[in-house]
Parts: sequence; structure tokens; C-alpha cells
Amino acid sequence: MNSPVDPAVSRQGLAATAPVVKVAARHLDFWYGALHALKDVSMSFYDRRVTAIIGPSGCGKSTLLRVLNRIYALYPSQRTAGEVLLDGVDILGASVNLCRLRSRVGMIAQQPTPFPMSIHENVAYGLRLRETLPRSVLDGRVEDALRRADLWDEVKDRLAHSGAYLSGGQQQRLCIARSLAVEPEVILFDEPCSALDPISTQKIEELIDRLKADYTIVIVTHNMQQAARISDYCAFMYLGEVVEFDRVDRIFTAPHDRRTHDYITGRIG
Ligand SMILES: Nc1ncnc2c1ncn2[C@@H]1O[C@H](COP(=O)(O)OP(=O)(O)OP(=O)(O)O)[C@@H](O)[C@H]1O
Repeated sequence: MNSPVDPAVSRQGLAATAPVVKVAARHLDFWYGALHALKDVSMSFYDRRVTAIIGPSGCGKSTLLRVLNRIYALYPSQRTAGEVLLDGVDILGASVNLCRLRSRVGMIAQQPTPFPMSIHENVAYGLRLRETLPRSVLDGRVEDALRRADLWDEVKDRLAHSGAYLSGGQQQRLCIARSLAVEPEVILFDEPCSALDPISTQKIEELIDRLKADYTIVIVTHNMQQAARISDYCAFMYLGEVVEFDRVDRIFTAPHDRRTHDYITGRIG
């Protein structure tokens, strides 16, 4: 069940259309060994909305994503303090099933990373790990994920071919299909277009716009036009802190903090 409407949003008079909090970081700190990379981060990510995270290089954007699906837990020297609530339940707790968490919170990396296997197997792989399905059902789920990732028409006649021979943009959509196949609720995009040409970028942006009807989406981007085009909310990070979080139009037209203003006008970063 989802958490109640965020009080900060209600206060802004948005209650009639206020979205529901899906993920909430509360007083979150993160360390790479001795390096304090996230400092007292508190912010919410809303259901069926796109939230962009912007800020200069090294400010902690990717680190925040890595905490949201606990990928950092693979590295013993990396640790957190505080809470990250997913539907109100802290995912940083010791009892959390990390495999299940990473199905619920999918991650799309900067560089497309298809597995060294066929297009079909790329999408079927995660499904097979989770459940044993008859071939016809599995094929149907693979087709559905590829359709939702806007890739089906381009690959339906070569599902047995290697994913490595697709274009960069197609590979990125294959990775999105792979994530969608295991039925996530939240999708984290870490600069998903930085390695893509403008047409492939446009396709991914259109896809994200459609996906937000069903998912909570968080996107890290260096491209402020992209943040303005596709996000509903935006967080500006600086030196490990969330300096400002608001509706994207406010961030870009009337930021409250001088540092946000300086970043979006190109004075820092
Ligand atoms: N694996 C790691 N080990 C140690 N320090 C790291 C590691 N990854 C990132 N850092 C450091 O943590 C801080 C935040 O890095 P992070 O990658 O989250 O920044 P970012 O805002 O995503 O940067 P960019 O926009 O350049 O990708 C930086 O000081 C970075 O050098």
C-alpha cells in the first residue's frame, strides 16, 4: 500500500492533484569508506511522476540512486544511516530481500549493458530466475516487455539474435524491457541518454513519458533541457546535499536557493 500524501505537497495547495509518496529518503547519509557522499538527504519520490536529479559532477546523484535499490550493499566498505521508505517500509533494514527489492526498484545504467545473450534471453533471464513459466507464457511476457519498451516492432523477427548487435538506443530500450519484465514499481535511470544520439534520446524521453503512467521514475541527468522536458519534480544536489526540491517549473523559473540559481544559469558546475 502506498504512503499518504506528502504534507509538504499538501501545504503547497496541490492536494487536489497531489501525488502519492512512493519512496521517501529520510535523514539519509552515505559513506564510501571515509568519504561522506550523501549528507542528511530527505526527499520524496512520487508515484507515477518523474523526478529529475540534477547537480554538478560528483555531487552524489548516482550515489543516491545506488542507495535506492541497495546496489551499494555489494561493497562492504559502503554504508548508510537514516531511512529509505518504499511504500512506508524501510528498505535499508537487514531483513529486506535484496533480490525482490531490485525487481521492485529497477536501474537503467548510463551505458547500455545488454547481457551477452539473445534479445529474447536478455528479457527472459530475470523472469526465469523468479519463476518457472511454460514457454508460451514466457514468450508472451517477453513480447509484452519489449512492446512496453517500444522495441518489439524493431526486433520481433530476430529475437534469437544477440542483443549486442542492436544500436545503442535499441540496446538501452532492451535494458528497459529487461527491467520491465520483472514488474518493477520504481525505475531509476542514471543518465540513460548520455551515450545516445539525439533521435535515440528523443525515443527514450518519449518512452519515459509513457512509462510514468504506471511507474515511479527517477532520472539523473546533466541535461537541464531534458530535466525540464520530462520531469514533474526536480532535486538540485550540491556536495552531497539536496539543496532544493520542488516542481520542475519552479526549480527552473523561480529557484529559492542561490546555488540552484547559479547552477541552472551555468555559473557553477
Ligand atoms: N565507488 C566509489 N568509491 C569511492 N568514492 C566514490 C565511489 N563512487 C563515487 N564516489 C565519490 O562519491 C562522490 C559522489 O559521486 P557520484 O558518482 O554519486 O556523483 P554524481 O553526482 O553522480 O557525479 P557525475 O555527475 O560525475 O556522475 C564523489 O566524490 C565521488 O568521487
